[in-house]
Amino acid sequence: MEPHKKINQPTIVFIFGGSGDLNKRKLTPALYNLFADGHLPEMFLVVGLGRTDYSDTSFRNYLLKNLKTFSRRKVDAKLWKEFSQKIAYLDFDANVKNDYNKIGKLIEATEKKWKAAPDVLFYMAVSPAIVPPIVTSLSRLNICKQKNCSRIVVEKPFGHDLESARALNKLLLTYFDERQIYRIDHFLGKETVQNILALRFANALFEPIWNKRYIDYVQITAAESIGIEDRGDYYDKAGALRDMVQNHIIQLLCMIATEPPVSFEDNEVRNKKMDVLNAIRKIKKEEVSRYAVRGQYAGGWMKGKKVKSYLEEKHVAENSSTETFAAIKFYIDNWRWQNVPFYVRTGKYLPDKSTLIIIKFKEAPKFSFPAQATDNWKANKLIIRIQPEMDIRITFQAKIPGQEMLLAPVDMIFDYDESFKEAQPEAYETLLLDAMTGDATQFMRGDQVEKAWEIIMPVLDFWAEKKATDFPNYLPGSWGPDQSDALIATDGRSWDLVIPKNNAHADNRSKK
Ligand SMILES: NC(=O)C1=CN([C@@H]2O[C@H](COP(=O)(O)OP(=O)(O)OC[C@H]3O[C@@H](n4cnc5c(N)ncnc54)[C@H](OP(=O)(O)O)[C@@H]3O)[C@@H](O)[C@H]2O)C=CC1
Ligand SMILES: O=C1O[C@H](COP(=O)(O)O)[C@@H](O)[C@H](O)[C@H]1O
Repeated sequence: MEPHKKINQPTIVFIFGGSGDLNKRKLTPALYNLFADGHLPEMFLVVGLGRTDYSDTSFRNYLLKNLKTFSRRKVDAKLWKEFSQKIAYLDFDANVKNDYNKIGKLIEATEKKWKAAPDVLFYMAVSPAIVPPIVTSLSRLNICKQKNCSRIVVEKPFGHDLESARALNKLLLTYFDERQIYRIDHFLGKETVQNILALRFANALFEPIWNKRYIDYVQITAAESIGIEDRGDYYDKAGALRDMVQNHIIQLLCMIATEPPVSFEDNEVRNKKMDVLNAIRKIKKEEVSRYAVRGQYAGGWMKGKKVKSYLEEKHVAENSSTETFAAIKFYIDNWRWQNVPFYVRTGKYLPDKSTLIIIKFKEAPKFSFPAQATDNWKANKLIIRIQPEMDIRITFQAKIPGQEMLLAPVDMIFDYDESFKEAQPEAYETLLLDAMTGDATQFMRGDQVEKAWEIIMPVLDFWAEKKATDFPNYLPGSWGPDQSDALIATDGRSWDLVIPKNNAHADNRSKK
């Protein structure tokens, strides 16, 4: 059967940074799986670009080796042989003007061979610093704004701060129209994230209680059990706030907080998210310590393995003040969310890889049961587990079977694997297909990216000026620095326990 989304138009994808980590781990596996599922057109070419010395053949071999590790489906030799014929490599240095002519020539030759003008997708899988020179030089090829057939995908982080993001937007808009620009945030391609829209807007059940009258708080956790690995060069200039909060976490917050869109037309969805971003309360620089906490990991033990401190990692500056943990309390000043705190946190070397959103409801107005009914009275929670576990659960009180009215918290669970047999595409598959078919709904518009920077700039500025004096301040395998608990404890609350892998209830159940 033909897949629902099938590209028919001949297409060339240029991956700048073809020799890099993102391509080998995410982009090529995504394209291979799209090919295997029949989404790609017969006339399709993917071209990796970089300075590393590869021939087409050695590049294909390098990708195949990695594909075996990173593809969600087992690599099929026959399928790979067919797909690999659609892969090429261009020796390319972004700083060498003549190298851009190779791109023009390749497009011309391919057009001749296919006897059809291809759509062209430029994918910027390179560090933000070399995106501007590439874009400027590409514009000379006369295939950007002048032709509707070209699109550009720009990876995160989009710029380094508000100023550079504005400059990058301005530059991109000089050579491309907004509808040709795809600012990617791979969290928006995750099944569980896209499902938040279905949960909220395909069901009448939740909407009446999805507001300040019934919701006590929202918590978003994006915990990682790995350190920065070999990414010190990038990470030390970024830190957790730029790496995870400015983009992924703020996008998750928008999904939870947005008003219902009238349609799923790209600008309608993005306008609604923009309304949320506009309503996020500005954190003043002098208030940063009340709203934000930073941490950096010390050396120690992680799951029985000795690990280095952040400061001992490769390419990290001496006495670096870069944060590997960040927690922030946001408020959204609108009718729906007035005074409902959104607590968010992210960090490296936390106990588990776990991204989840907890919506805690207010307690029932009156506890009518006898006092001995439970010592574990808990308000309802809606828990959306994004990854690696993928489920949605509602916790509520139930009567323990027996002659007495005794209560215990239980879960009602929707588990993806139990409910659906369909294979789950990786986020990059979904987003690459969207970009190739011209659907920008799950990509960020220029104003959204700038607004997200505006929201975190006071925190970034304050942290840059006021060097951390207590770093390192958390141990690998812990939930970050003590100040993170204090941030939420001042409101009389605590971080909810993350549900362990065996799906058992994280709270202590009490049965009298
Ligand atoms: N890796 C990941 O999982 C993720 C990455 N990203 C983003 O993707 C982007 C790329 O990241 P990643 O792949 O990890 O980075 P890498 O450092 O692994 O790759 C960088 C790439 O840029 C190329 N490059 C660098 N300088 C030049 C130049 N002067 N001319 C031509 N090519 C050049 C390198 O090729 P060569 O050395 O051969 O020239 C290499 O292919 C970043 O913006 C990152 O934030 C986003 C989400 C996840
Ligand atoms: O963008 C990034 O995301 C990853 C986490 O993504 P996930 O899909 O594996 O949860 C993070 O490790 C990385 O530092 C960051 O750049």
